[in-house]
Amino acid sequence: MTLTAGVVAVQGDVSEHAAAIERAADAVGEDVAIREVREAGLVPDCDVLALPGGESTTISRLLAQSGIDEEIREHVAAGKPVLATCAGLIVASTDARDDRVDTLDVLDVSVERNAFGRQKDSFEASLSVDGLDEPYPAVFIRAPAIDEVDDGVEVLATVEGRPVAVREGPVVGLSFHPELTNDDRLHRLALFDALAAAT
Ligand SMILES: NC(=O)CC[C@H](N)C(=O)O
Repeated sequence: MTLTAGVVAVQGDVSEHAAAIERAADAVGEDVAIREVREAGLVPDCDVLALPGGESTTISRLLAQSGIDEEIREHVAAGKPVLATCAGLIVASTDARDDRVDTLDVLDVSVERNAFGRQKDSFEASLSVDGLDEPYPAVFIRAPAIDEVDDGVEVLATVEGRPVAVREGPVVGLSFHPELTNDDRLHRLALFDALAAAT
């Protein structure tokens, strides 16, 4: 079957996610059609969504204005996967502790924006991630930390004791940027989730 992957493209590092999905699709041998989602009407055709990093205040405003926000909620309610990274994680959460972010409430965590301190605004960590055999090279850029995690949320990885990768049902939230390395294992997992949800 051909999967349709949507990259939410209102703002942020969209082309990097699209390229990572392409690499992951090649690696797992699946046909994947990639759609950049800038307006309402496309999400219902998508089997899997990437919600990229960027600026969470801007992304959330544009999603609300366009009506894409409601479509993402329906996508999750239908059990279809979302890979939400960095600002995407902030937008997906239930509480960003910032009135300027209108959260999607599809991932039951609260987050702290820019949580890892000025001197560490950007850093790379070799991360043990549940579900991956080898450590993952994780790139953090003004990254959020995850503070409170609801019972239904599984913590997949931590830095300094703070969760940086979580899963709740079909939604995976990452504080870091898997699209900025050549390691496409996390995008592959999203495609496997999409295949499982579609069959
Ligand atoms: N690289 C990123 O996506 C950073 C997220 C940004 N600090 C925000 O709060 O929106």
